[in-house]
Amino acid sequence: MSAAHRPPAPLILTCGEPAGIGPELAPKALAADVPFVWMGDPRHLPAGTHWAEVSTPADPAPAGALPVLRHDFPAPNTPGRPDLTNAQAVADVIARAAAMAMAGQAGGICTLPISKQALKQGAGFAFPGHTEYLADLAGGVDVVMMLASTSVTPPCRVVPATIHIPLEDVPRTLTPALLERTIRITHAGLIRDFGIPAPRIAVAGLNPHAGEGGTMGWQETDWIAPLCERLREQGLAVSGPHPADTMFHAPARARWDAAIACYHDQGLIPIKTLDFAGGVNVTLGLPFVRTSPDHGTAFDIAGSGAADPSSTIAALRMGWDMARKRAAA
Ligand SMILES: NC(=O)c1ccc[n+]([C@@H]2O[C@H](COP(=O)([O-])OP(=O)(O)OC[C@H]3O[C@@H](n4cnc5c(N)ncnc54)[C@H](O)[C@@H]3O)[C@@H](O)[C@H]2O)c1
Ligand SMILES: N[C@H](C(=O)O)[C@H](O)COP(=O)(O)O
Repeated sequence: MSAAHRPPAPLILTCGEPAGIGPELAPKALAADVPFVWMGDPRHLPAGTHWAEVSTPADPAPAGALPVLRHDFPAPNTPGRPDLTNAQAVADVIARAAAMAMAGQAGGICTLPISKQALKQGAGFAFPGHTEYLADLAGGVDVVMMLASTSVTPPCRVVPATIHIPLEDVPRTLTPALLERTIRITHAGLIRDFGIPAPRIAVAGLNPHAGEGGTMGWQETDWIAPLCERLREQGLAVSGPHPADTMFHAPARARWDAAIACYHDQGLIPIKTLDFAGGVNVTLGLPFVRTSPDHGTAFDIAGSGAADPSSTIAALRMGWDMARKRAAA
């Protein structure tokens, strides 16, 4: 079988914060019915979990068992109460999985939620989250964070140009270079990983009513609209800047394949409102596939068994689909 048609190696599902809902999502994720192994400390799995240790993602595991790539942690987990002595191991699991994906030992990674606060306090984690950490692990590549729906029509795929920064920093961080880079990485990702040959990209204005012709903010008239026009002249199907509050209802969504938001909540509120259970976080621009559920550690319900696995299942299925596309390319 030629390399072009060899299926990718299974995905690695990283354990995330052991005190969050990750450990109870891991066995539930088997319902995704795609090849993956869970990387973490089996002591953190719910009692009664049917698991089997494997040495590599490609190793077979007994039917119905959660394949475990073991990674020992210093401390057991108490649902809802992160133990900061485990923080470094949380980060190490992500790095180990990324290295295996870059080496071709895994078809990609799907990351269960981390607590950014616990990582920062417990391990001096220097990154806002997985997105920036994985970009650094991949050699400092430019990436974007996309939240993509899987169960609404028309789909909702949103990429915020600025991510985990205080709102007051958004206007000075949102530069023409950053917005153009975000648009181009998104455009390439829609082609490569979503199989959309001619992506349509809608850009949200920063200000209410997209600046109302310059009477409610200057960025749109000063540089966002000229940037969109220049990219259109270069052949990219880029529209906007649009008033953000009328971009996300169904008829509006039908006019684009991805929406570029100016800041985190401008984009994540609509997608998580429309499809919280089916939303998937995708990092575009990495040399390997990375998806993640669209939620966090849910400390308020951790350990209760109430965690909905739908987003993790959607993330694993999307990651596997992307891995197969890349293997066949
Ligand atoms: N990709 C990630 O690793 C990621 C994503 C978002 C937030 N976080 C982190 O998670 C922590 C908590 O963040 P938050 O409270 O803002 O968001 P959250 O998503 O953890 O929780 C928000 C609300 O949604 C509920 N919820 C979340 N996932 C659920 C699920 N699968 N099933 C049922 N209910 C669910 C929670 O119970 C809570 O009421 C923070 O440290 C944050 O940084 C991590
Ligand atoms: N901003 C995302 C969300 O709210 O779902 C999430 O925090 C992304 O974090 P990572 O970079 O750790 O995937």
